[in-house]
Amino acid sequence: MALRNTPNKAAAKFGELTLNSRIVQALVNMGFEEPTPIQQKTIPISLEGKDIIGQAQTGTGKTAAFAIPVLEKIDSRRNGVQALIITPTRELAIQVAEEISNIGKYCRIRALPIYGGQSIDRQIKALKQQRVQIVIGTPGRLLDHLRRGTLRLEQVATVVLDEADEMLDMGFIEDIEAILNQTPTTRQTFLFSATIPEEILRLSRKYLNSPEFITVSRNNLTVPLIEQVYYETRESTKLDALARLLDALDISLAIIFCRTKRGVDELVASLQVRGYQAAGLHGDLSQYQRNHVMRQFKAGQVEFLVATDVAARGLDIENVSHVINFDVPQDPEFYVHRIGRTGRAGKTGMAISLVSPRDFRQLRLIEKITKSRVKREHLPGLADLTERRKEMIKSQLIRVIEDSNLAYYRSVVDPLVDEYDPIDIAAAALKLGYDLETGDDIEKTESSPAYYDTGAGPGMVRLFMTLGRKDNISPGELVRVLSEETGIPEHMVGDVRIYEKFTFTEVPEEWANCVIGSLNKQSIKGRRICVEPARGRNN
Ligand SMILES: Nc1ncnc2c1ncn2[C@@H]1O[C@H](COP(=O)(O)OP(=O)(O)OP(=O)(O)O)[C@@H](O)[C@H]1O
Ligand SMILES: [Mg+2]
Repeated sequence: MALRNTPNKAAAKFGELTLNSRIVQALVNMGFEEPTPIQQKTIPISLEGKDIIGQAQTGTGKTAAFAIPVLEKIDSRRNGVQALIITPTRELAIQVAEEISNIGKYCRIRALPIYGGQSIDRQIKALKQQRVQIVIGTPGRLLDHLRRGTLRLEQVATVVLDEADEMLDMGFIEDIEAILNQTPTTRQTFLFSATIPEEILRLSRKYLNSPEFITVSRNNLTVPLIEQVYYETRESTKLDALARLLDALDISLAIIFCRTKRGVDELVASLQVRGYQAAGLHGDLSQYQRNHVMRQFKAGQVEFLVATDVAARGLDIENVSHVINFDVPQDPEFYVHRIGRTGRAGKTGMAISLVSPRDFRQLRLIEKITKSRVKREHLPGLADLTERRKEMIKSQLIRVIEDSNLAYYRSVVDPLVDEYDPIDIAAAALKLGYDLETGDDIEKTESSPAYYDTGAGPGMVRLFMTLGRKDNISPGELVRVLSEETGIPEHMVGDVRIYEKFTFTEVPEEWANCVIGSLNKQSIKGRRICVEPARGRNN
């Protein structure tokens, strides 16, 4: 790779690092104006050919810090795998491969992610046919290819362990050693992570050749842009506490972490029943489901990603405004990585932990290790939720006043002004609008669906259905869809009330039995139906 110049002023700082102009151009396209501190510190040293252990806070650009030197070293005219990047999870392998491809857009290189769960035959074909120069993979699948002889590493000049501490932790270390043993000893090796505890640091030196340890944030493991708070709850009321927070906070996208896969499944079901757009991510799902969920979450079609620690490391998803620890993590390092899914690349974010009495010791340990303070907050009460609802209506109103052509509606209210107070007129219009939308009187409606008055009589079972934000299905149509899909006669389906994000109706128990279970897992015309025995105020 030749051509070292700086195409324009914005790129000057990356240009000062004497990079290939094709790489600089790609960085400019990506909106990277100047290197972040970890990039600034590590890139020049890595270009000298040195091994590096790099530690910097979450969301501060470690990927590009290794991707740029990796790309600099690739000879695009030569076939064969020249660089190997190992990541702990499949989602991260895909993401790193994307970032490499973006930065290497003009370099005529081929990067391929290979990970478990995807057809191995397809990967074998791709490795054979596509003269792949950079492989990004998870340990298990990499080993699989090595054993089959479908991946050869003798030409590898650079190896990266992203999330180095995780990769060198007990679960992965044997696999990593087996993979490294098949690479030339002359290789250049990079280890990156936001957390590199002492013992991992000592251990890691075994795999590197006189490495430079470069650290940007040893003392403060968490990013100051992330506000860290906790709420006290009991195990038994955690779910209601969470629902209350989801209603009260201004969330764009949130990742909610649970300790176990089962916990994830249960929480997803409970949230969906309450009308939230939630989906789960954990290791027992098929790769197709995992990819599908990630796509939906990134596109904002799912607001809440409920996940195990499989989503804790490295994932970079725009607009994640909140990270919520539904279960406090066992390990302080995992806390750091989990909350680091928000507050990335200079944006602010909020990290929330739901803490039950038995979690307090763990919380204190987290504060000690991360050297940060997690502030106690009180759960919002009904008054707070009502207040928030008012704020939302106000901002919607302001938008309409500023953006819309109101001539027609003005002509409706104009004649009323002589006789009625304009504030009363406006309030009546609001009441009319909101009652139509929610099918209820807003003043009587509590914000958490968990407390809705179900009205379900004895022997009846409620049926919940979550709705997309812009789903304008009418009650009549909903009954028709339900009846068509489930075989329950239309006249057996009770009244339908449509709320902001969800709707419910009720059906006689004997009919519900034919849908319980099947519908929980199935979507009806793109909508998800959940069935739950009535449990509202009347029961
Ligand atoms: N120089 C830069 N200028 C602007 N944005 C950048 C720059 N470098 C990286 N970014 C962006 O910052 C975000 C975070 O980067 P990245 O995922 O590499 O963080 P990380 O340090 O690896 O975090 P983690 O520890 O969570 O893995 C990404 O969206 C990336 O595109
Ligand atoms: Mg990373």
